[in-house]
Amino acid sequence: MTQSSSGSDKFHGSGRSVSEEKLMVAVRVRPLRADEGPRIVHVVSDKMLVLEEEADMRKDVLRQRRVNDKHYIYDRVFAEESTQEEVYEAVCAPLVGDTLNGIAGAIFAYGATGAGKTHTMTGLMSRALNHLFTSIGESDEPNSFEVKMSYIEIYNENIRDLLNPGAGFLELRDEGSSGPSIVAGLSEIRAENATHVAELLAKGDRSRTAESTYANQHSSRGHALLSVSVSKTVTKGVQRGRLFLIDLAGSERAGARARRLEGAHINRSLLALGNCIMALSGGARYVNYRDSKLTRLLREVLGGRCRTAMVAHVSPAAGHRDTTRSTLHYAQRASAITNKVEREFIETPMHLSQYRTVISELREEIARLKTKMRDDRTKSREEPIIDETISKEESEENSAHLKSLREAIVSTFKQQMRLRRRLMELDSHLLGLALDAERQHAAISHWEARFNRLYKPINFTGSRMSTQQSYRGGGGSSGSERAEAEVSVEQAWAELAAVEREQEAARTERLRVERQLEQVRLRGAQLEQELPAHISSGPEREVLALVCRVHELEADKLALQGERAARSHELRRRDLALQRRDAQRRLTDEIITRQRRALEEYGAGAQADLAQLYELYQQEIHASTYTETNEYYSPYRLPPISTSMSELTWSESSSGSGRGSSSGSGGTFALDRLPQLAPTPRPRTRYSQASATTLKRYSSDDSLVITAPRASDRAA
Ligand SMILES: Nc1ncnc2c1ncn2[C@@H]1O[C@H](COP(=O)(O)OP(=O)(O)OP(=O)(O)O)[C@@H](O)[C@H]1O
Repeated sequence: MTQSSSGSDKFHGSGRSVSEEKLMVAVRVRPLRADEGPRIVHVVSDKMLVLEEEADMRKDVLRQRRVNDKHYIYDRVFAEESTQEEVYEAVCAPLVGDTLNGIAGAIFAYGATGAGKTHTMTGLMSRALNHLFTSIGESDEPNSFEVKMSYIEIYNENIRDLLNPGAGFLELRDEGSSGPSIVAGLSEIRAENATHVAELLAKGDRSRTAESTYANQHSSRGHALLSVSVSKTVTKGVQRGRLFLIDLAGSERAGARARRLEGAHINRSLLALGNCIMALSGGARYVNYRDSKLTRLLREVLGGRCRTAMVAHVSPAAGHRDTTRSTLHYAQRASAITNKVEREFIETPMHLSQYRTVISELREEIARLKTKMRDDRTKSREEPIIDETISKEESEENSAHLKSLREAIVSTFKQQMRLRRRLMELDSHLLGLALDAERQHAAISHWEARFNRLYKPINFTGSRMSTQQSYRGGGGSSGSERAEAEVSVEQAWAELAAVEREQEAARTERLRVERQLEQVRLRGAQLEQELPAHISSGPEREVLALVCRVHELEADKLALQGERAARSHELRRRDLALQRRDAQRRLTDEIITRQRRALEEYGAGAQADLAQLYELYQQEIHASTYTETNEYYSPYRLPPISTSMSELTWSESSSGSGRGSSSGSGGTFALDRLPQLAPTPRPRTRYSQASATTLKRYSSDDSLVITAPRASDRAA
C-alpha cells in the first residue's frame, strides 16, 4: 500500500513512529447477474472506471452519451472478474504485515445493498487471519505473539457481541471527550490458531442479522466489526498492532414495512459516516462522530492513528445507477482523507519487563527439557533400555549419580528462582525509591515556589546548599513561616539524601545479585547437559517431566505476580499524580484567597464578573468539601481558610454558608457582601489517608505539604 504522503517517519518518545497517510480507496464491481439490466459500469484499467450516465434525449444521443459518461479514478479498481485473492493481496495483505509490526490498520466495505460487501469481507477476514498465523509461525519468536479477536454487530443502534450473542446489548462508553469509544463487556477471545479463528468467525457470522431485500436474498442488516489485536512482547514492553475489518450494512431504498426502522437506522448511521467523510476530506477542524454508534466506533479508523482502506462496492447494472453514482462519489471524497499513522508501543516499567524476561527464559528452558525428553524417548526406542553388559554395581552407581544430579538440578533451579525474585524485589524497591525521591523534589519545589525563590535567580542557583541557605537568610516572610520552611526544607533534603543513599545501595546489591544469578544459571546449564547421557528409563524421564512441571508452575506464578506488580505500580503512579494535582489545586486556592484578601484590604472591591466567579468558586469548594467530609460535615464547624482571614469581618447574614449574593447594580462588591472564604479541603488520596505521618500541615493556612514516608511506613 503506497499512500504515504509525507513518507517521513518521525519518532516521538520511546518507540512511537508517526507518518501521515492518505486513506486508500478501492472500488470493486461485482459480476452482473443474468436477471439484471444492461451494464453501465466499465472498468477501463486497474485505476479507472467509467459510469454511463443517461443520455439527454433533447440532444444528439451518441455525442451526449460520450460527454455525460463519467470517469472515476481510485487507488485501485477491481473488475467483475477479480478474484478474492487479488483483492486480498492489494488491499489487506500490507495491513496484516503492519499489524505484526504494531500498527493499526482498518478496512471497511462500503456500498449499497447487494453490491458485494459481505462477499469481499468474508474473503478478507479468513485470509487475513490465516496470513497472521502463518507469519507468526514463521517468525523468530512465535511464542512472543498473542492474537485476540472480538466481533460485534451494530443493528438498529444496538451493539451485540457476535462471539457471545447471549450477552444482550452492550453499552458504548467514551474514554474522555477525545478518547476512543469502548464497548463495555465485550468478549475478547484469544485465538490459538487459524482453525480456531475459522470456528470463531463462523460462529460470529451465524449470529449476524440477515434478511432478504429487493437487491439481496441474504442481506446483512447490521454493521459488522471484527477487531483483531496482535500483541508482541519485546524487550521493553508490548507492541500492539490491530486490524479492524468492517462490513457495513448496505443502504436501501424505503422497502418493506418491517424493515423501515432498521433501514432508517442504517441510513442514519451511513449518513453520519458520510458526514464524517465529507468533513475529514475537507480538512475540517471539527468532525462530528457523535451522531451514531458506528461513527463513534470508527473514529479511530477514520480520523485516528490507523492505516485505513475503504473498498467501495458497486453493481454494474443500469438498475442501480443512482446508488452506484452515490457510492463512487463517496469513495472519491474519502480519497482525500489523511490519517496520522502511529506505531503503538506500550512501555513496561523496568521491573515489569524483568518479569517477562524471566518468564520467557523459563518457557525456553521448559521447551528445551521437553525436546530432551523427546530425543531420549527416540533414542531409547532405538537402543535397548536394558544393557546386559552393565553390571549391577554399575547400574547402582548410575542411579546414585543420577539421583545426585537430579538434586543438584532442583537445587540450582531453586537458587535461580530465589535470586530472580531478589532481583525483582530490588527493581521494585528502586522504582519505589524513585517515586519517593520525586515526592521529596515536589515538596522542596513547593516550598521554593512558596518563598518565591524560583523567581529570584540571584539568591537561588538551583543547588542544594543555596536553597537551604536562602531559607536561613529569610525573604520577607513572617518569622514563624520562615522557621517552618527551614525545618521542612531541611527535612525534605535529608529525606532526599537518605533516599539517594538507599538507591545507591540497592543498585550495588542488584549488580551483585545479577552476577550471582549468571553463575548459577551457567551451573544449571552444565548440569542439564549432563542429563541425556544418563537417562535410560521411564522413572528418570518422569523426573525430567516433574522438573518441567515445576518450571511451568513457576512461570505461571511469575506471570500472575507480574500482572499484580503492574497494577500496583500503576496505582502508585496515579496516586502520585493525584497528590500533584491536589498540591496544584491547593496553591490555586491559596492564590485566589490571597488575591481576594489583597483586593479587599486595599478597599478596591471586585468587578461584578470577578465576584461572580468568586461565588462559583466558593460554591464549588463547598460542594467538594461536603462530598469529601460528609460523614461529619457541619457548615458551622468549618474553620476559615487561614488564621489571618479570621481577622477579617464577614457579614454572616449576607455570606451564609458561602453562597454570597451577587450585586447586579454597582459593578463592585462591598467587603461584607463577598461570599465567605472556605477552608481548603484535605486531599482524599489513598496515600494521605494511609499515613498521616507522610503529610505535614502548614500551621499558617491549613494547606498540606507532602514529605517522604518514614522507613517504617515504607516497610508497612
Ligand atoms: N465479486 C463477486 N463475485 C461473485 N459473487 C458476488 C461478488 N460480489 C457479490 N456477489 C454475490 O452477490 C450477492 C450479494 O452480495 P453480498 O451479500 O456480499 O452483498 P452486500 O453488499 O453485503 O449486501 P447487503 O448490504 O445487503 O448485505 C451474493 O450472492 C454474493 O455471493
